[in-house]
Amino acid sequence: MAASPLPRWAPTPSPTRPLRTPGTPTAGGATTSPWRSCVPSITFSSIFFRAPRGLPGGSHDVDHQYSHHGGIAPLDGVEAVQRRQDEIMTTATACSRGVFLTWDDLSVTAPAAGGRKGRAVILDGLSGHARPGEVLALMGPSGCGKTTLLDALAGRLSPNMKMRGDILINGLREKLAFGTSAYVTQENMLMATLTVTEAVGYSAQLQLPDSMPVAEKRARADRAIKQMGLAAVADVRIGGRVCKGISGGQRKRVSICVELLASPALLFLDEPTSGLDSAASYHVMSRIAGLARRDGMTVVAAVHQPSTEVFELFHGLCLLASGRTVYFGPASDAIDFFDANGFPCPLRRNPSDHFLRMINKDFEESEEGSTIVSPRAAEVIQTLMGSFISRGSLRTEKEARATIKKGTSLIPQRQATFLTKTFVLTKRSIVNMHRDTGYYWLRFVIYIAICLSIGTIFFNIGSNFASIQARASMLMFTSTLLTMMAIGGFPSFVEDMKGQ
Ligand SMILES: Nc1ncnc2c1ncn2[C@@H]1O[C@H](COP(=O)(O)OP(=O)(O)OP(=O)(O)O)[C@@H](O)[C@H]1O
Repeated sequence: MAASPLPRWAPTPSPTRPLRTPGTPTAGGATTSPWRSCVPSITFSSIFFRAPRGLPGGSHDVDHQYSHHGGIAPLDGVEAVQRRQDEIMTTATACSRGVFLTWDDLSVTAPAAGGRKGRAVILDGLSGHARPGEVLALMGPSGCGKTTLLDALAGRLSPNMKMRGDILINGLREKLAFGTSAYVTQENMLMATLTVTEAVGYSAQLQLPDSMPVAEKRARADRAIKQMGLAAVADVRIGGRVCKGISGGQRKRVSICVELLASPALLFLDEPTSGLDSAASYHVMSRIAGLARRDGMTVVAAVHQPSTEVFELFHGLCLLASGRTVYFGPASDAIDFFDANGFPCPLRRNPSDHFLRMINKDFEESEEGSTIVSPRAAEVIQTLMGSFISRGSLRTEKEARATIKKGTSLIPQRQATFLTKTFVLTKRSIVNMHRDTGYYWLRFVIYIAICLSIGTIFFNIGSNFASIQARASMLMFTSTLLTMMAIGGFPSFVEDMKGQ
C-alpha cells in the first residue's frame, strides 16, 4: 500500500501522533500492523526488547512496529526512549498474563418465534479470537446477534438457547473463574438509591479480597470513578424512573466502573457507549483501550455506530449480518476490504456508518422509491461473505490456531469471603430500604396496621387459662407474619450474593 494519502476517515494528524495507514512504511522501514498492536517491535524492540516466542510479537512478529492508536508516538531524546522502553515492557508483561479467547465454528439456536416448530439459527458458524491488550469490536445491524455472541463467549446464554462449537480460553476448554471476566450488560443493574461513590464502594468491598486494606479498596474505587469521568457526580444518587439522579450515560459509566474494579482479564461490554455523546464515548472507550493495553485486558465490545475517533480505537473488528461473519480482522483493514469488493466508503463518511448501511437489510423495502441507486444489502452481504471466506477467514483461522497454542490455565482471583459479602449486602440493603421512601414507608404503614389489628383482637384477653392459649396463638401469628414478610426480600438477596 502506498505511504500516502491518509485513509479518508483519518482525523487530522497531530504533531505528537502522526497517523499511519496499515502497511505504511515507518521511519524504521517496517510496516505497521494495528492487529498486532501487542507487539513491541522493530527499531526499538531490536534495541531493547525482543518479544518472546509464543507471545504475539514473538519470532516473526518482531517485524511489526507497535503503532496502533495511542501506541508509540515518535518522541525525541533519552526521556522519550526511556518512555518507549517502559511502554514496551508494560505491553509485553500485559500480553504474557492475558487471556486469549478463541471461538471456532460457533453456532447458537433458539426456539423459533411465533409458536412455530423447530429452532431459529441466531449465530451460524462463527470463528474468531480476541487477544490481550486489544479491543475487539462486534458490529452489525440491530438483531444480527452481537449480544448473543457476547453471551455465548461469556457463558451466559439463556437456558432456551443451544450452542455448538468451541470456545477456548488460552487454548483450553475451561470455565471463566471468578475475577477473570466481567460483563457490562445493556441493562442498568444499579441501585437507584445509592450515590455513585457508594455504588462503586460497595462493589469494591464485595469484589476485592478481604486481605486488601479498606483504604486501598476505597482508593481503587475513587480512582475508577475518576477514570470514568464521574468525579463531578460522585455524591449524586444513581436514580431511576421515580427519582431523577445521574444521566443514562453516566449510569452506563458507573456500570463499567463497577466491572473494572477487580481488574478482570477479560471484559465483555454490551453497548458501552449507548446514551453517551460522542466526546464521552471517545473518552470512555479510550480509557478502556488504555486499561486494556496497560493491564493486558482482553476486551470484546458490542458497539452501535461508533464515531470515527472511537472506531480508530478498535484493534479488531467482527462484523456480523444475520448471525454470520461478514468481516473479521484488523479494524483498520475493513475499509480496504469493502473497497476491494466494490463497496468503497464515500469521502468523509464515517466507516462504521458505511459498513452498517451497506449490510442492513431491515429497511430496504422502504427505500425502494428512493432515487439513490444502491446495491441490495442481501447481495452486498453475499459478496462480502464470499470474499471473506475465500480470503479473510483463512487468515482468521491461522491466527486463531496460533492463539490456541498458548495453553495457560487461568488462576481465579481471590474475592471477599462469604461472611464479608453477607455483611456488605445486608448493609447495602438496609441503606437501600431506608432511602427508598415508598418501600420503607409503605412497609411501615402495613406493620402499624397489623399491630393495631392484632392489638384490637387480643385486647384485654385476661389472665385465665384460656388466655395462655390466646397469647400462644398471637405469638405464633406474629412470628409467622414477620418471617413471611422477611422472606419476600430473600430472592433478591440470593441473586445479589450469586452476582458477586
Ligand atoms: N433467548 C432468546 N430466545 C429466542 N430468541 C432470541 C433470544 N435472545 C435473542 N434472540 C433473538 O436473536 C436475535 C439476535 O439477538 P441479539 O440480542 O443477539 O441481537 P443484537 O445484535 O445484540 O441486537 P441489538 O443491537 O439490537 O441489541 C434476535 O432476533 C432475537 O430476537
